[in-house]
Amino acid sequence: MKRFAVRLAERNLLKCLFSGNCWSLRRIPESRRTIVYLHGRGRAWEQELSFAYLTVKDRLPKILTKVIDTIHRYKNKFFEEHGEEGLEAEKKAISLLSKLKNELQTDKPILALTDGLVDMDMWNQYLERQQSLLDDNVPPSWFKSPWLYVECYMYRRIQEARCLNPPVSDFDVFEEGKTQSFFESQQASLILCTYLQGLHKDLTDLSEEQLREHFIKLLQVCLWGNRCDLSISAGQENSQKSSPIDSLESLKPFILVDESTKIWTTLLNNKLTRRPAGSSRRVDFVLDNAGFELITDLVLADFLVASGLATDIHFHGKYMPWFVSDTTKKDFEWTLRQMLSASHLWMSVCGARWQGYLKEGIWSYQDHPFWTLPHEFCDMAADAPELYAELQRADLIVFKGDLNYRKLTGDRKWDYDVPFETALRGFHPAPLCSLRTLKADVQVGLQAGQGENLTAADTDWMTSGKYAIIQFCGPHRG
Ligand SMILES: O=P(O)(O)OC[C@@]1(O)O[C@H](CO)[C@@H](O)[C@@H]1O
Ligand SMILES: [Mn+2]
Repeated sequence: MKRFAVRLAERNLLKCLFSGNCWSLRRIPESRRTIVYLHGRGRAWEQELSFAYLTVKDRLPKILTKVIDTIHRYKNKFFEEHGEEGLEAEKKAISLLSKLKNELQTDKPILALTDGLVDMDMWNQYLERQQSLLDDNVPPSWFKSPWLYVECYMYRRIQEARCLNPPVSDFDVFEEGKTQSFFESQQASLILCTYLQGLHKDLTDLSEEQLREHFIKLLQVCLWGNRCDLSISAGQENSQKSSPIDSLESLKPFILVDESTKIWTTLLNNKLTRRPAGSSRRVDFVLDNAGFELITDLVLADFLVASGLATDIHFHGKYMPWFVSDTTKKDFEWTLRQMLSASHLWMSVCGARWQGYLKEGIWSYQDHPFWTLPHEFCDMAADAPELYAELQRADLIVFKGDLNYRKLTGDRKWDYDVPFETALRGFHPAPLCSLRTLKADVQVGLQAGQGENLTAADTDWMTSGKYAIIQFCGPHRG
C-alpha cells in the first residue's frame, strides 16, 4: 500500500505540472501529508460531452445489452447441451448482467468480486486503492472513478457472471462478432497472404532497401488493422473491406507520428549485430483484436521470421473475453485452424506455415492475467514482476491498439507534446513501439502545436479512429 501511495505521489507531482483541465483534485488525507490525487477523468465525466462520459453513459450499456441478448439467444442451445442446469445458468447469468447494467447506469458503488478467479484479489486490492484515494464516505462508483478502471471492470464483471454459472462459464459472449469479423475480411486477408507468399518466393533476392520497403508496408497494414475493433463500434460489424495494401498510400497523411524507421533500424541492427551462437532475436506482440487485425499481426510476424529480422515471436493475448474483440487463446487457435482450412491456396499455405512455427516453438502464445487488469503498465514491475521480467527478454515489444496505449500512458490528459518516454513513467522493459489508431482522447509525442491544430481542424481527431500513430521508445540510454 505504502509503495503504491509513494508511486502515486511521484506520478501526481509529475502530472501536477501539466495544464490538464480535466482533473478533479481530490485531497486525500494520507498520514500527515496530503497526496493530491489527480482523479483520472472524474471531472471529464461532469463535462457531459466528454468521450469518457459518453462511453460509460451510452456505449458500455449498449455493449452490455448485446451481451444479454446473445446469452438469451443461446438459451435453447444451453438446454440442449446441459438440460435444466443450462436453463438455470442462462437465467442467472442474465440476472447478474442486468444487475450490472443497472449499477452502471445509476452510478452505484463498484462492488468487490466474488468468483475466486486467479485475479480476484488483485481486482479487489485495486478497488481498495481507489477507496483509499477518496474520502471515506465516498465509495468508488461508476461515474466517480477513472474511466480506464470502470471500463475494464465491466468486462471483468461479465467474466464473473459467466464463471459463477457453469455450464455457461466457457461461453464467449463476443465470439460471434469476432468470427464474423474474420469471415467478413476474407478478401482483405487473401490479398495479404498472396502478398506475403510473393515475398517468401523472392526473399533471398531482395536488397536491404527492398526489405525495408516491404517491412514499412506490412507495419502500416498492421497499424490500420487496428481499426477493426468491435468495442468502438459497440459490436457493430467493423471488418476490413478494401485492399489493405492499395489503401496505404491514401492513409499516410493520417499517421500523426511515424517512427517506423527507428523500429526498422532496431530490428536491422539486431540482425546485423553478431551474437553468441544460438542466441535469439525476440519480438513480442501484445495483441489487440481478433479477426482481421490478428491476421495483420500474424502476417507481420511471419515476415519478421522469414526475413531473419527475428528468430522467435511471443504473442500475448487476453485470458478472458475482453473489450468485445480482443484476442483470447481460443480465438488465436481458431484463427490458425481457419487459415489452414481456407479454400484459398495462399491462406492455407500461410496457415500451415504458422501452425508449423507454433509446433517448432518459433512462435509461442501466452496470456498473463495482468493484461486483463485495470493497471497502468507502469505498475507492472511492481504488480506482475514475472511478466515484466518476461518482457525484458524481448529485443522489441509491439503494443497493438488503443487500450494498450491508454495503459502505456496511464490514460492521463497529458499535453500533446509530452515525450512518449515521459508518459511511460518508467515502463520500459525493452525497446517498444505502439501501433494504434486513435479511439480515446489521450495522445503524447506530437510536435508543438500539432494537437491544437488537429483540434481546430477536427474536434473528433482523437476518438474517430481516422488517425493513427507509430510511436517508438528505444533502448535504455546510458
Ligand atoms: O484497444 P482497441 O481495441 O484499439 O480499442 C479499444 C476501444 O475501442 O475501447 C475503448 C473505448 O470504449 C477505447 O480504448 C478504444 O476506443
Ligand atoms: Mn481491442
